[in-house]
Amino acid sequence: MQLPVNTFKQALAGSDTLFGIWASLANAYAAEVVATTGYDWMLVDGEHAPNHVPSMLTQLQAIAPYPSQPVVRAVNGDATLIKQLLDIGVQTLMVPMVETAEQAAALVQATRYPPAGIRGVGGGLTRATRWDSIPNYITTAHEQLCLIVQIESRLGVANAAAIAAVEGVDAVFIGPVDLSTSMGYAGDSSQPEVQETIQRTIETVLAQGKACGILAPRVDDAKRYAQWGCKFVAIGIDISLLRQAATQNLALHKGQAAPTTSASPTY
Ligand SMILES: O=C(O)C(=O)C[C@H](O)[C@@H](O)CO
Repeated sequence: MQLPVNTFKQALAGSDTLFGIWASLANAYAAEVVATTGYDWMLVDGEHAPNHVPSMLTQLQAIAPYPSQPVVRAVNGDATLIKQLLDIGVQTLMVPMVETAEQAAALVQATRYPPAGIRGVGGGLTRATRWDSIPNYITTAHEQLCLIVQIESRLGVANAAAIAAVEGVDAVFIGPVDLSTSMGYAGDSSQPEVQETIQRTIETVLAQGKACGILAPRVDDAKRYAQWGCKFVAIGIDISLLRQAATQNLALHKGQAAPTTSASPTY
């Protein structure tokens, strides 16, 4: 068979905003339900959701029949973890907390086979090669890989141009919750200083010819970030949506107003 085409990577070059959803329930059945709803991409979260490599594998398998494209977030940039994630067939990888160009370059290295990088060869053992049924996997795999680095700290913002310029980095994803926390605002990304920083960082990334993404469950935020140039926007989090719907349903049946705290979650 042929190497699967990474349609998320392709779409980053298009003109449409790509709407995504955080898949945080860490469960293949839940991921498949979300995959049927039509989001352009789904973030299988290995950073904050209780996931490990086998659970992320089953979610990739559950999402595979649907057009929604999986983006897998690693807990960190460890090269051995990245090797395992690529071996289970991850083609779009997001790594949190990238703060320097050196870190970004090391991540690129971890995704490339020698001589371009340090990725070890799993060959016929791996889903990535469809158990050795994909010809020339070693020499072509990188063409369908999409590496997204997260910028979500003051230091990362200061180095945004250098990080985005690294060859092999396909896109930058701004983490507004961590960024605002790093700036002293405890998760409140609506603060003017944070907003100004987000806008400047988007412009910096775009100036390097790279795509930019962000998390924005609030409609107004999502629209503004798209206007500022964000190409892929996560507009919901499955856990928050589930909790919100359950809360509203209970309030409806009890004849109470739904609590406003979860009606428009920031994260
Ligand atoms: O900093 C952010 O924003 C993110 O990276 C997203 C969060 O990690 C996500 O878990 C939402 O709570």
